This record gives sequence, C-alpha cells and structure tokens, in this order.
Amino acid sequence: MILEVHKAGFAYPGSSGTVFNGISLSVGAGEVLCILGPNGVGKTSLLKCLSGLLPLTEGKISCKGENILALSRTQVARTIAHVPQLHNPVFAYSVYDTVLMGRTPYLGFFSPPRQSDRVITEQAIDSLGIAHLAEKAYSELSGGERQLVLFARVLAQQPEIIVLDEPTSHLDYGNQLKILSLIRNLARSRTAIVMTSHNPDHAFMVADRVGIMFNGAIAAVGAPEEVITVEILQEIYGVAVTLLRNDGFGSMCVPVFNKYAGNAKLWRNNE
Ligand SMILES: Nc1ncnc2c1ncn2[C@@H]1O[C@H](COP(=O)(O)OP(=O)(O)OP(=O)(O)O)[C@@H](O)[C@H]1O
Repeated sequence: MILEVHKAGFAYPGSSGTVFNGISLSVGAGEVLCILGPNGVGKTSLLKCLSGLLPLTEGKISCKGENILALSRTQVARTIAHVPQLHNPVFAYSVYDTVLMGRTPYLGFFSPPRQSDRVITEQAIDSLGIAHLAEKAYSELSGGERQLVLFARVLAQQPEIIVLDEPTSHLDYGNQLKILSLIRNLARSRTAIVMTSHNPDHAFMVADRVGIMFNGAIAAVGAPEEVITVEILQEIYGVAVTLLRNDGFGSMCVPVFNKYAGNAKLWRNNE
C-alpha cells in the first residue's frame, strides 16, 4: 500500500476534544478511496493529516513505508498532491502560472521552468478545457473555475497520490462528470486517490473502496456496493433513501421525497 494510516487520532491545538480516533486505512496505487460522512465529522482534517499538512496527535501515517512527518517538503510534494475544498489566493497569479506552480517540486530553488514543464502545464490546462482562462487572474475566477484550475495544477504536479477534498463541490453537472472521469483515468495510470464527497452516487461512480466516517471514527470500509446501504445512509445523514441497483451502470441513491406531500418531507418508514 502506498499510503497507510495506523490508529490515527487528531485534535486541534487548544481544543478540548478529539476530531477522530483509532482510524486505520490504506490506499494502493491505482485505487480510489472515497470518504463519506456528515458535515463536521472530520473528513477535511483527516485529509490534511494524510497530506502531511497537520500532524496526528496519535498513531502514524506512512507514505511508501516512511513516516510522512519524516519526509522533506519536496519529497512530500513530489509524491502527494492535496487539493483543498476552498482556496483563496493571496497573490493575483494568472491561471497559467497557477497551474505551472504544480511543477515547483521538480525545479531547483532558482531554476526557471523548462520547456517540458510548460508542455505539461499546457496539456493539463487543455485536459480541463480551461485554455480560455489561461491569462486570467486566478483571484478573479468563479468557485467552479478555481476548482478546475486546482485540478489542472494537480495534473501538472504528476504525483503518485492525490488527496481531493470534495473535488466536485463547486462544479456544474457536466464538469462534475468530467472530474469524475479524470479521477478514474488517473487511477488507471496507477495514481492512488483519496477523496471526500457529500454525494454517495459519486462514490458509486468512481470509488474502489469507501470509508464511512461517523462519530470520529471509520464506521465501515469496503466496496461501495457493500458499504453504502440504505441503513448506513439513514444513520449518517438522517434521511430516508432508496438504492437503485443497476447491473449495467452501477448503483444510485434516490431520496424518498415527495414534493407534493403536505409539508414536502423526507419520508421515513411510511410515516
Ligand atoms: N482550525 C480549526 N480549529 C479548531 N477546530 C476546527 C478547525 N477546523 C475544523 N475544526 C473542527 O473540527 C471538526 C471537523 O472539521 P472538518 O472540517 O474536518 O469536518 P468535515 O467532515 O470536513 O466537514 P464538512 O463536511 O462540513 O466540510 C469540526 O467540528 C470543526 O468545527
């Protein structure tokens, strides 16, 4: 396994309680692991620990057999790319330069980007369909446009592990599907991917394994069809959902919701 989490616990400095405890997980090359869980359960905090951005308070994270905290920033950056949920830039870099920054781990301290870095940058921009934004200031983009640019930067970085915090949260329907298919393509080329999502259907679509995060722990981990059940969805999200199993196309969640009911409620057990 390229990334292994062993009995991980985490608390923010100065906070009285822990965010999560006793989490053990692993992801292999070419595998997509999707973490599902309710708001505030600790998914973002876990992903930051996986990327070496926050130190665990208990347990260990190993990247290619080495404790992640023992690796240099360059080693981490060449191996792991982290795409945050929201990113507010401090400087007004262009989109092109923002994507080009994905090449930084491969450049010497004072070395300018090489021609090959520019080619990789242009390919990444093209594969996201954002060439028309290349000269625009990143700080002037919409949330969805920024998310596409950050994904292009990750492609330019060519890491072995990609950690994606809600990669589709700002995207329109078409771009959501585009990112999901790029995630699958990356997995096909042996990249390990850990992502979070608020949409269980996305886990069905792209994940090889799903981890359900609930009450500060991983409540279940396994193949999406085994782990994402009506019972677990009701438990973690507190709503009634039906699952459609379609052998040709995979499974899908359908909320049990009637907009014509008196108070348009989510139905539970024929209430
Ligand atoms: N910088 C911080 N300092 C202290 N507590 C924090 C900090 N960031 C997050 N928290 C707390 O840690 C807990 C987990 O937050 P986190 O952002 O990891 O959850 P999440 O599952 O990603 O949530 P969401 O789905 O809403 O994005 C929350 O209770 C949150 O209030």
